[in-house]
Amino acid sequence: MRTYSANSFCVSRRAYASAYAAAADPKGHTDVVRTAPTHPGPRTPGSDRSGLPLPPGPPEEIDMAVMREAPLAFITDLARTYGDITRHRAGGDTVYLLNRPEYARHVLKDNGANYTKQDTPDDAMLRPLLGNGLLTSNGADWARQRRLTAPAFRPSSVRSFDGIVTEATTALLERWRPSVEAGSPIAVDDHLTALTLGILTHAILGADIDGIGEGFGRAVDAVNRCIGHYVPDPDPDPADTAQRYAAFSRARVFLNTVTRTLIASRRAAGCPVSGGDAVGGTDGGAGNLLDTMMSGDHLVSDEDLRDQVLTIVMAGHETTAKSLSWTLYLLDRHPEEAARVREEIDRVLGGRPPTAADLPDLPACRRAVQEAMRLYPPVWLISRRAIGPDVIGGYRVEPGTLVCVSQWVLHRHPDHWDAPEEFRPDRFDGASFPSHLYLPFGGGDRICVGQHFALLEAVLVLATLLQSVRLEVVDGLAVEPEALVTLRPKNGMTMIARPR
Ligand code: HEM
Repeated sequence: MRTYSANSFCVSRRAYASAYAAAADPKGHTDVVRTAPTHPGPRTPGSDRSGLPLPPGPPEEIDMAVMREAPLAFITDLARTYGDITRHRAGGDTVYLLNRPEYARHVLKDNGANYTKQDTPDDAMLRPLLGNGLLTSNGADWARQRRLTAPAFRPSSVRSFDGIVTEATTALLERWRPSVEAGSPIAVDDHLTALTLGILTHAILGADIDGIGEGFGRAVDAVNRCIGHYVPDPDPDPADTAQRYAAFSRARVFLNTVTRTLIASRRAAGCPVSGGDAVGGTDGGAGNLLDTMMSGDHLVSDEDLRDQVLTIVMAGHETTAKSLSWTLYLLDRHPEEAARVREEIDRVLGGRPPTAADLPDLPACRRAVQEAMRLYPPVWLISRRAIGPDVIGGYRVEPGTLVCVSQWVLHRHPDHWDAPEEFRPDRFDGASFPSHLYLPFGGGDRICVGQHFALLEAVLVLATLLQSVRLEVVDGLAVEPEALVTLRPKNGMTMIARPR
């Protein structure tokens, strides 16, 4: 099996043009952003009859293997060299990278109808595992699923998760106790991934998966190791590829089984199976999400439910765990910010567990998480395919073009941020940013449905942990980001937890 890069940037394997030709605007055009090119560069050969140029970019086909070695450096260099809209060829695809907030907004929001997730590399990567859930579906199918799920993720709904979050974090601290006493290292990144997985499944499904949480975490890891690994052609190490794929296949079976079991247990617990009032008939509480989906008229098959549940679980736990790992890392590297966070936690909570009601009083915690997601966005790249022709920044976009927006690039763009490489949580102190500049949760209609859940969870976990321990990165650990499905610490995040 050929595996693909875990992001939308690098590859495509489908012939898309004919598939989209039918969907293109019959008038042959769509809404456009009619602005002058900001970085026109030399006119690219290939300007068409309309006279509009193609964006600048490297003329040669990009070697996928080389790009995969350092994707973050590659996209950063592209932006630096060619400007705010760039074009290159890779893996048989034409790829645009948009590095201005207005362009991101155009594709994700204003002209979002002209851009689809279908046939993006993310689609090819995620669909075999997640089927046709909220993350992977498109058009009317997506809109129906979004209507169904959104109420359970409103800010007012997710507040009820607070007890689950703090109890699970307190239990984790308890498990850490021997390591804390011995001063021995803890694989914090792995533990946080298991923690957020347990919290999410418990909150969404009302199921306690403590017994299988570890296996679930390992399965997710196996999935990431396979789909996050680019295999050049010819494959230099077929045995390694075969092993990754076998692990992926086993993981997929495991994840499917667990998800089906959880659904079956909800059915057995008396959840209605059809005919209910899908959304309005519940109190909108997030704990009722699976019940809500199971009681709808339109999403009753086990396959549909499996897709949705697995989508939410997969989309929601690793991302949140990475945001926490990076926050803890940055706080360790910035003792003065860590001291502010600790002072706030002690003052506001006085030793008791935090609740959702405390969140407005924990701004330093929240800003630390927000700034960590700026510097290390767990989702570092978003991609779409152009359905019909378009114009962005004065440049022509042809149907089928793979259009990418990278949070990594936008969040560190020197034109838009003071000292972009520095950790300064105070940036989020009441400041407002240009629309679609700060995109940890994406933008437009397809903005992360779980964003309120994620922020609530991240702040409550952070406050609960730092109330009890100080976390220090072990000496000598090379901390560097690795851009796979999520932006993860390449060598893990091994830390020593010191008692406070
Ligand atoms: C820090 C944590 C999180 C980050 C950084 C994050 C980031 C994102 C981003 C960038 C997107 C948009 C992708 C695109 O436009 O292609 C997205 C979509 C999504 N996220 Fe999250 N997410 C997080 C947590 C969660 C949680 C906790 C859940 C569920 C409980 C969740 C569920 C989803 C789903 C279902 C979608 C697809 C939404 C749609 O297409 O309508 N995410 N997320």
